[in-house]
Amino acid sequence: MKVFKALTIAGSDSGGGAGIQADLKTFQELSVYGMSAITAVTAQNTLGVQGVYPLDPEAVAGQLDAIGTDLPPDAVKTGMLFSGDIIRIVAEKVKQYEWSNLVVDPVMVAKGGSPLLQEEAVKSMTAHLLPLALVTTPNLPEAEILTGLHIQSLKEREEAARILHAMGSRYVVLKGGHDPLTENVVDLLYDGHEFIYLESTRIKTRHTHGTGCTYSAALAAELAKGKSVTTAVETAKAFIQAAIEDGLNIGGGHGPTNHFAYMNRLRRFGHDQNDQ
Ligand SMILES: Nc1ncnc2c1ncn2[C@@H]1O[C@H](COP(=O)(O)OP(=O)(O)O)[C@@H](O)[C@H]1O
Ligand SMILES: Cc1ncc(COP(=O)(O)OP(=O)(O)O)c(N)n1
Repeated sequence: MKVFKALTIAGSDSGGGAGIQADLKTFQELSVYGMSAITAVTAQNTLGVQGVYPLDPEAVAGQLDAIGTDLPPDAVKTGMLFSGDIIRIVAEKVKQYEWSNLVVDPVMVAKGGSPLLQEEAVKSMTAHLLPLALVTTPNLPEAEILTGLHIQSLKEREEAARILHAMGSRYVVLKGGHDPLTENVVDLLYDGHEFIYLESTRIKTRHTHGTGCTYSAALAAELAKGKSVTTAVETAKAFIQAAIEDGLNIGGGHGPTNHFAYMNRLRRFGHDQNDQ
């Protein structure tokens, strides 16, 4: 049996809802062997981020070499990268090891407002990493910063997706979770030719910690299994929808999404089918 492997290059969330921890849980749920290269350690829980401790770029390079020389991943995703120096090292290693199934989640700010990327690193992201991406998955505020557009209408979302595609990402998923005005959540997938809208019911909950990380990890896991980008995006959307619907009311603040939910439902559905 082939073992599909995915690598996350991201920050650690001590609370377990976002970052490396969310990614590895998602990989595991989707039957993909998970590997990690940690860029920064955060002291974080459902109430917010209490501390950020970046790693030396050399430590990131060392982890990527350890993986690149022995455990070639079938897909790679990036999350919190923190600095321009780390971004440049990651881009260098992605090229050196020819990792082509790259999902770039351009993480910038945690939901509570804590910065997870230095302001001056945005330029490195567009110059060095986006051109290597198979898919990039910005939320609306991230897309505004990357493109310089003020995004309100669907037309402006399409324009932002066009710009991000022109920056080098072969596919763009513009996530719509941050649009408070729409009743449904609308994500936009662009492949350079057509726009595909993925719409789902907006779940009214405050337990959404780690939605973006979980979504991009599910996407990377499906790509690792050889799925097309469109199919992987559809599965990632179903995965995050279930994870938010069954969000975990733990801690005193924004609880994490439920990484068990999607597979639990599939297992339950399979079980019911067999019983009939
Ligand atoms: N309240 C919600 N109900 C349903 N889906 C949501 C909700 N919030 C976010 N999502 C979905 O979760 C994913 C992450 O979205 P978003 O919140 O925009 O990104 P991020 O977590 O990076 O800020 C997207 O697929 C989005 O559609
Ligand atoms: C270590 C770490 N990485 C990324 C994030 C941001 O994750 P996201 O999925 O966007 O979730 P929220 O911050 O919106 O809860 C993070 N918080 N920590």
